[in-house]
Amino acid sequence: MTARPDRAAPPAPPLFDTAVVAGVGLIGGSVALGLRQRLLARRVIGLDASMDVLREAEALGVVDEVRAAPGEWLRGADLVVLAAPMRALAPLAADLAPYLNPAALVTDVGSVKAGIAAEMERLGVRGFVAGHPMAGSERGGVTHARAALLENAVWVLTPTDHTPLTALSRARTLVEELGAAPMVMPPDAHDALVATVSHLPYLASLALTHMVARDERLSLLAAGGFRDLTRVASGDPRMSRDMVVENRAALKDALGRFRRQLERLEADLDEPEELLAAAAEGKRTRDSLPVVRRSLLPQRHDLVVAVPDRPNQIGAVTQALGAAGVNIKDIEVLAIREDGGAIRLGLESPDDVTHAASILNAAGFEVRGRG
Ligand SMILES: NC(=O)c1ccc[n+]([C@@H]2O[C@H](COP(=O)([O-])OP(=O)(O)OC[C@H]3O[C@@H](n4cnc5c(N)ncnc54)[C@H](O)[C@@H]3O)[C@@H](O)[C@H]2O)c1
Ligand SMILES: O=C(O)C(=O)C[C@]1(C(=O)O)C=C[C@@H](O)C=C1
Repeated sequence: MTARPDRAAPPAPPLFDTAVVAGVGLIGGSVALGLRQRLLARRVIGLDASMDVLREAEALGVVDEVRAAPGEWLRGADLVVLAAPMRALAPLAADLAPYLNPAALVTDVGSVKAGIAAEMERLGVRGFVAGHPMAGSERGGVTHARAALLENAVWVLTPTDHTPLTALSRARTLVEELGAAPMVMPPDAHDALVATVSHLPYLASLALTHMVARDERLSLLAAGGFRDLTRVASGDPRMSRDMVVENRAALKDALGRFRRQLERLEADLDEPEELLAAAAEGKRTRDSLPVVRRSLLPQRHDLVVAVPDRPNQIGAVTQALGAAGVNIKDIEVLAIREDGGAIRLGLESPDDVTHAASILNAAGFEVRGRG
C-alpha cells in the first residue's frame, strides 16, 4: 500500500479534450460546471451572445475560456453543447455548423426536440444527439448555474434514424458522468410527454396567476399551495412563450385532455364519492413521484480530485490533507471509471480549497476547485 501516488503514471485522460458550451446561462452554465467539477473535459470554452455573460461566467469559474463568436477555433472541440434559448438554437446551430469537427459529439438542451433534430439533419451535423435535461428553475442566467441542478435528473436523449450509434453512446456517457439519468426516446414522443408534464403546467400557472391579478385581496391570501402551483410563471416570459409555441401541436392536445379533466372534476363536485376517489388517485400519483435527490454539499467550497485507478489513492488524498491540517467536511465519489475516477471533497472555506489544491498538486493529483 503506497501512501503517495505513483508520479510516473499519468492521471486518467478526461472524457473530452475541449468542450464548448454555447449559451452559458442557467442550463449551459450548469453543464459547464459539471464538466469542470467532474473533470470530464480538459478545458471548457463558453460561447455566448452576451459579453457580460461571458465575463461573469469566467469570473465565477464556470468556464476556463470564453469566445464571443464562432470560428475556426471550434474545430478543436470534441464536445459542443447548444444551450441557448429555444428560438436561438436553430440559427446558432447554422452559425456553428461550418466549423464543427465531424468527429465532435454535438448535443443541445432545448425543451422541445422535433424541430432541432430536423434542423441538425438538414444542416448535415452527423454527430448530433438532441437532449433535454428534465431539471431547471424559474431563475435563469449563469449566476444561478450549479452542477448539482443536473444531478439525478432524468435527461432525455432523442436520436433519429440517422443518429450514429457511437454518438448516442457518447451522449449517454456524458449524461451519466454529469450525474444524470439518460432516457432515450424519439423526438415526437418526447414532445408529446413534455407537453403534459412541463408545458401544460406552465399554461395552467399562467391561467391561475391571471385570475389572482384581478383582485389584490387574492394575492394577499395566496399561500403555499398557490405559490407551489404557480412557481414556473416566474420564469423568463419570452423563453417560456417560445417553448410552448414551439410545441403547440402537442400542447393543444394536452390542453384538450386537461379541459376534460376539469369538466369531470366540476361534475364530481355534485358526486362527493366520485370526487373522493379522484382525490385519492391524485394523492397516490403525487406521493409516488420519484424524489430527485440533489447533492447537499456546499457549492462554493468543493474540490474535485481525479483519482487514478490504483490502490489507496483515496487514502493518499485524505492522509496528505489530514497531515496539513485541512478538515474534510464531506466526501463524495463522483465517478468510477476503468481508467480512474473522481472524488469531491467538501471543505470549510475558500482558503482551505486553495490550500488543499496546492498540497494535492504537489502530491501529483489533478484537482479542480471552486472556493
Ligand atoms: N430554464 C429551465 O428550467 C430549462 C430546463 C431545461 C432546458 N432548458 C432549455 O435550456 C436552454 C437555455 O435555457 P436557460 O434557462 O439556461 O436560459 P438562460 O437565459 O439562463 O441562458 C441562455 C443563455 O444563452 C445566451 N444566448 C442567447 N442567444 C444566444 C445565441 N444566439 N448564441 C449564444 N448564446 C446565446 C444568453 O445570453 C444566455 O446566457 C433553452 O433552450 C431551454 O429550453 C431550460
Ligand atoms: O423549474 C423547474 O423546476 C423545472 O423543472 C423547469 C422545467 C419544467 O418545469 O418542466 C421547465 C422547462 C424545461 O424544459 C424543463 C424543466
